[in-house]
Amino acid sequence: MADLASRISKPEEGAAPQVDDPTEGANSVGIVENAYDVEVKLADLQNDAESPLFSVQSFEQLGLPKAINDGLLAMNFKKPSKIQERALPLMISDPPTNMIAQSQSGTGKTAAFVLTCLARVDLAKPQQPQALLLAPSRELARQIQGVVQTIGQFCENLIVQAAIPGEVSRETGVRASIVVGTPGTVMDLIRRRQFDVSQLKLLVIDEADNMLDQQGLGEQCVRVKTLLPKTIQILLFSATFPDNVHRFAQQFAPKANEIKLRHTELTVKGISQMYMDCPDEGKKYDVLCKLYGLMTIGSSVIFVRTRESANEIQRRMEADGHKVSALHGAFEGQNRDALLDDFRSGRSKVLITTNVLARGIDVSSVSMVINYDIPMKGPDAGMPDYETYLHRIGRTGRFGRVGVSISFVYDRRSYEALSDIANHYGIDLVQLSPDDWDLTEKKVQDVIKSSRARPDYAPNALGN
Ligand SMILES: Nc1ncnc2c1ncn2[C@@H]1O[C@H](COP(=O)(O)OP(=O)(O)OP(=O)(O)O)[C@@H](O)[C@H]1O
Repeated sequence: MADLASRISKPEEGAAPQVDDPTEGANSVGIVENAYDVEVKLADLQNDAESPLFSVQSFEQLGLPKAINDGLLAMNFKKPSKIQERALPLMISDPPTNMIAQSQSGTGKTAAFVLTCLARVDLAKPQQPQALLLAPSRELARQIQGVVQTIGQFCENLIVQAAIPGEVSRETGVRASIVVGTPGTVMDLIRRRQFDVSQLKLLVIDEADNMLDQQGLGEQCVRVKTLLPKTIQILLFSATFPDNVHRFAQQFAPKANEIKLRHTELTVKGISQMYMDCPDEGKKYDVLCKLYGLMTIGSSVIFVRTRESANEIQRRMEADGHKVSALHGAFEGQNRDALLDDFRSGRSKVLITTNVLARGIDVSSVSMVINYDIPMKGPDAGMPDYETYLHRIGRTGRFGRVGVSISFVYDRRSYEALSDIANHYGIDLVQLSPDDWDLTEKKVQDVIKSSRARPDYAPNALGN
């Protein structure tokens, strides 16, 4: 059995600075970013050869059309990240070749595939669907749609449409060059002949390991693919590709170029991973409330296992005088959109959610992620869910920022599950104790607060 105690370490001395929000104004579909971030330099990170944000080239050298480069400038993207620099030339070259690409959370995978879509669509046919992007949640599909619209803002005639529940009118159907959707809705639209897929050139699947997992969305994605042109270029992206799904991904996207990472390269070192030893399950709630002050230094996401517990914790915390919101799949679409927009803008700062938001969601102000329940999978939720752990904590520490994750353990089972996860990724977890609150606060604040004042930060290298 892995031993958490043996993996206890001191919090990192000082911590990394936050960067300016590079996506400011990026989300034109009703998404406003929080103004919490403070000014520091991304350049230091992007010049470190060991960082996943490093590149030798500029965007101009990647040979993209001018309108696209203008969009990148408007987003304030100065240099590509490693995944953008490595994957883009392979994806935009002719003849089109499939791609399976892995890169750590928050390292710019979205822009990598969005740029490819923009480079490939023929804007002389703006209403003809040419690129289809699939994502596992409505929130992620909307977010990607926002990124396409922002980077593509100077591409004349570009039309981008979301194929998510409630967004496509029955009368008009899909009329856009780039379509971003969830697999179930996309499948329905194709079946009802509201979505002409005959001229699609590109299929992108984000969070591909989750999307192709045969226990989950895999079947739907496979069915969608059977309806698409046989020559379509397929791009699969994720921060995680467990071996079994990876093998399936290779069948799904034959002869693909591949960019892969080792297990131990997967964690983002800007995220200080901690765990809280709670006395018992009942006390988890009290500990959570005590953390509230730290949660609101920036913004925070609390992950729980079920929708019911998300509702229940929100109810109790509000009754106890804390301002928190909850978002999960039981809510109606527009309500979900409004809740996430409030969180992005900083109108709400603490969001309780389920795995529905574990993947892909990019809110740069998130400085803390709490695993109220350790993510588990398999029959009877008996196995630690390594991938979900990584995606959940990856909601903080975006593109060179720092953040803290705190996982709650309270019994042998949760302790062992977290130990397994720590061993799987070779991570050292910092222990927090509810009995010494001053020390706990100091450990967390050392990361979140000092991070804003250290321009000389050298990034923690990945993959060495
Ligand atoms: N070249 C760049 N320069 C500056 N910022 C960038 C660059 N590329 C991407 N970003 C920003 O980095 C953040 C993270 O990017 P993105 O959401 O694409 O990460 P990701 O790799 O898809 O993460 P995840 O695995 O969590 O989905 C975004 O806010 C994005 O705007």
